[in-house]
Amino acid sequence: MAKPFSFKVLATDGKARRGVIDMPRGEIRTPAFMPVGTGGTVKAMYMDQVRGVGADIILGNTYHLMLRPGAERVARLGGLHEFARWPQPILTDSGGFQVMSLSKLRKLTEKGVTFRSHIDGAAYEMSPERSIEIQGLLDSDIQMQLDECTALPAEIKEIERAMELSLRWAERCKTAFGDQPGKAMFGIVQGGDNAALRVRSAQALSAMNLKGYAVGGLAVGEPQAVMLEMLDITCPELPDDKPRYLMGVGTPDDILKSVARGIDMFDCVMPTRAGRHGLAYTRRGKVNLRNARHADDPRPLDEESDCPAARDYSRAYLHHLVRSQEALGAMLLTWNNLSYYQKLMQDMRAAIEAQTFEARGAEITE
Ligand SMILES: CC1(C)O[C@@H]2[C@@H](CO[C@@]3(CNc4nc5cc6c(=O)[nH]c(N)nc6cc5[nH]4)OC(C)(C)O[C@@H]23)O1
Repeated sequence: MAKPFSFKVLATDGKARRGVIDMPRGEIRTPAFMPVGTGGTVKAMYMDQVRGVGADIILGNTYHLMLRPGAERVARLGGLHEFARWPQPILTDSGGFQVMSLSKLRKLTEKGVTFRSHIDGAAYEMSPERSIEIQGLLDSDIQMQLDECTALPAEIKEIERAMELSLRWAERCKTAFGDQPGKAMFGIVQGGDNAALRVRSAQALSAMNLKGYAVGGLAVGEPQAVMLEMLDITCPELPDDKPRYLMGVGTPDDILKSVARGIDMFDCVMPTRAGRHGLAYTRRGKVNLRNARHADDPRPLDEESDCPAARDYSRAYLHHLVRSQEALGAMLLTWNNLSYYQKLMQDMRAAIEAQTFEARGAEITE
C-alpha cells in the first residue's frame, strides 16, 4: 500500500512551526514555498534546477491544464509528473479562483461554474466533482477543493453566501475524493475580511477532518494588515496537527509574518514573474536590472550565494540580457529569485528549530 500522507510538527517557536509532510513521492519540509508551475512548467526553469534550489513541491493549475493540453490527454501520457518530468509532489489548485480571475462569460450555480475559455472561448463546466476528477487525471498529490473566492471589498451577505457555498462544495469534494491514502484533499477557508465568517468557515472545515487546510480569499489586493489579522483569527480555529497553506502569498515580508502566525505552506508568482521582468531578489533588497546604473557593474548579485545565477554573472551582463530581451535574462533571474525564496524558507526552518525565529524576525529576509 502506498505510504499514507502524514504531517509532523518537529519544532515550534511562538506560533511558527517547523514541520514535514511525508508523501509517497517525497517529503515536504515546512515552512515550504511552492514555485508556481501553472501550465505544467515553472516558467524559464528546468525542473532539475527547480529541485536544485531546494523546492520539494510545485503548484499546478487545474484551470489552465484542463484548457490546454487537456486533463484526459495528460492522463493518457502518464500524468503530470511524467509529462513534466517532475517526480516530487505536486499540489494543484482547483480552478474556481482562476475561472473567476481569468475567464469571461461565467455562470456560478449550486452545481458548479460554467465558463468560457480565455484561450479559445470554448464553453466548459466545472463542478466540485469534475475538479477532483481532473486533479485525479493529473495524478496530483495534494488536491484543492473547488471554492468561491470573494473579491474584496464585498458586502457581508455576499461573503457569507460564497463562504457557505464553498463549505457545501468542500463536502462534495471530500466525497468525490474518497479514500486515497497516498494523496490529500485540502479544504479552503473563506470568509473575506469578516472575523465571524472566517471562524465559521474554519470550524466547519475542521469538523470535516480533512488532511490539510488552505486559507483562501486573501492576497487579492487587501492591505497586509488585513491579511495578517485574518490569519490571527483563522489559524487558532484549525487543527494544530494538519498543514496550513496560505494561497497566493507572497513577498518575503508577507511570508515571514505569516509563518509567525502559524502558516506552513506558500505559493506565489512573484519570484518567477519578477525574474521575467528583470527584477532580482537579493539579501540586500530587490535590484531592477533594467536600470542603466548596472551597465558597467562587474559585481554579481550575491557573491556569497550558492546559486550560479547570483554568484557567477555580473550585473552588467544581466542588465545587457534584460535590455536585449534575451531568454537567458529571464532564465538567470528566475533561477536567482527561486533560490532566494528557498534560502529564505531554509533560514526560517533553521531559525524555528534553533528557537531564534521570534527573536531574529525581520533580519531573516535581509
Ligand atoms: C500576489 C500576486 C503577485 O500574485 C498574483 C497577483 C494577484 O494575486 C494572485 C495571488 N493571490 C491569490 N489569492 C488566492 C486565493 C485563492 C482562493 O481563495 N481559492 C483558490 N482555489 N485559489 C486561490 C488562489 C489565490 N491566489 O492571484 C492571481 C490572480 C492568481 O494572481 C496572483 O498578485
